[in-house]
Amino acid sequence: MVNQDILIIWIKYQDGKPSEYLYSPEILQRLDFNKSPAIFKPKISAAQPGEDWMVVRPLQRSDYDKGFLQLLSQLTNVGNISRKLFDDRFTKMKQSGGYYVTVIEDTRVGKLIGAATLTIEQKFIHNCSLRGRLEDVVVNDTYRGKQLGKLIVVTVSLLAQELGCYKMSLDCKDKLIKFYESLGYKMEPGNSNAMNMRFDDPS
Ligand SMILES: CC(=O)SCCNC(=O)CCNC(=O)[C@H](O)C(C)(C)COP(=O)(O)OP(=O)(O)OC[C@H]1O[C@@H](n2cnc3c(N)ncnc32)[C@H](O)[C@@H]1OP(=O)(O)O
Repeated sequence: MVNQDILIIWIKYQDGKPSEYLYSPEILQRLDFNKSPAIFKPKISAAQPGEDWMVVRPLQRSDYDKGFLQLLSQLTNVGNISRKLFDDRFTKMKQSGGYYVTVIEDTRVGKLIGAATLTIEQKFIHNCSLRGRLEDVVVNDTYRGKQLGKLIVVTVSLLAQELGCYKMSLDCKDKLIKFYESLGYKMEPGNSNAMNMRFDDPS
């Protein structure tokens, strides 16, 4: 049995129980980080994140107990989400397909330390193409500055390519433009405006 097979068995059966993933983890093992313009020093990838206590994987239903929502609260307001609400949303995302919430876990402490989401939009244009969107990127503040932001963004960007998207888009604050440019995203002349219409809180 080769190392990659052992890793796949480990991520399927952590703690002796089969774990439920939002999407199949195998696809992350075959992403080719040489396709990304991002520079990693030292070299790391989703399959080999550089530390034996770190794993890059799809979100699991059990991540409610691994600080997923607390991690997201370092990005924006999350609200008070019960286990039932989390479970229902996980089920709906899984059923509808197109949601690739991807996380980094510190397995020493059983906590999530990074996350990013790829959502895939089905189009009629461009011969019924697929378009990816990068959403909800966050790294736990005590782990920042160690390439994990780059690692999680490059992972979901390569995932979009692997799944056949013709492009991947994101919205970000001005101060993060350089960060995303270093990972291959471009401000396109005449086509880089983000506009929003805000509605009253529906709840
Ligand atoms: C599409 C979206 O979701 S946009 C929302 C992005 N998320 C947030 O703003 C949440 C709060 N911020 C974070 O979680 C983190 O700061 C992240 C995800 C932006 C970056 O995570 P990190 O693990 O610190 O990034 P990483 O160590 O890979 O840094 C990569 C490079 O970007 C630069 N960088 C990282 N964060 C920032 C920042 N806030 N402003 C400017 N540059 C930054 C680093 O200096 C580094 O540069 P280098 O490669 O030249 O050394």
